[in-house]
Amino acid sequence: MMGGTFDPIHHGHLVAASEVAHRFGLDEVIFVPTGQPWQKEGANVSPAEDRYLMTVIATASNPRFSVSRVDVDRGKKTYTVDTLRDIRAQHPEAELYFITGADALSSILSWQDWEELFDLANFVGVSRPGFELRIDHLQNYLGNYPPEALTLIEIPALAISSTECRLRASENAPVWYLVPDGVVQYISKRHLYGSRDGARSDGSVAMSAPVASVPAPVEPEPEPQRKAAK
Ligand SMILES: Nc1ncnc2c1ncn2[C@@H]1O[C@H](COP(=O)(O)OP(=O)(O)OP(=O)(O)O)[C@@H](O)[C@H]1O
Ligand SMILES: O=C(O)c1ccc[n+]([C@@H]2O[C@H](COP(=O)([O-])O)[C@@H](O)[C@H]2O)c1
Repeated sequence: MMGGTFDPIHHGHLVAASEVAHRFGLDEVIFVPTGQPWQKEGANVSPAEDRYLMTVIATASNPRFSVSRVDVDRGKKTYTVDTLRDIRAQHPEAELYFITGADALSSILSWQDWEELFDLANFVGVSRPGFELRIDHLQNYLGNYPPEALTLIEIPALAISSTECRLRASENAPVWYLVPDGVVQYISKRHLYGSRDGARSDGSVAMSAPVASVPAPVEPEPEPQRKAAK
């Protein structure tokens, strides 16, 4: 499974999930959008339903990808320890892997009840441009676990972040090819991140485009009467 705020989901997330599924021979990757990401409090996170729907849209075409509502529906701060318990209850026979990017992995010691996490799932840390994929901070602790408790892998590097996508949308810069096409259209339709209606994702001009801002034709100044040449 792969947890994230997915505000919005982008191709960096999808490549990470696809690559881990391939390398570990996983049957399914469950994307789990956060309900209330407590470490992003005050960061003006979009409504959980919008993030959930964007995740559904982005993953719909892949038969091995699915989306879980466990964190969205819990209605409390999202702790991965709860996510793992809920997914375990739904899939008692499955061997669970939790996918994290290098940045998320580096802050794992700040997560709620982090000591329990490695009993509930194997963790896969994936490379991410701009972040070091290191586990020095976990090394002592992981000595008690089998090697598969945490694996680090290099994946194709995509320097994309949700923060950058939100910024671009707010400036009406294109997010095409950074996020799946359906997510571009959803952002535009719901006016997420302050994106304007005038610059629609499908390239058409909205009827509500500010027609009044089209400059009125300027009347040409009357030519001054020329004096007849003597
Ligand atoms: N480009 C990427 N490559 C690899 N892993 C990524 C990438 N982007 C995000 N991840 C990982 O995906 C998970 C969910 O990330 P999240 O939804 O917070 O996206 P984000 O791009 O980091 O968002 P933000 O910029 O808002 O912090 C995290 O484990 C994160 O490390
Ligand atoms: O369990 C925690 O306390 C905890 C704290 C911060 C982040 N996480 C999880 O890490 C994943 C990535 O989170 P984020 O905030 O970077 O989108 C997501 O599944 C979060 O629920 C978990």
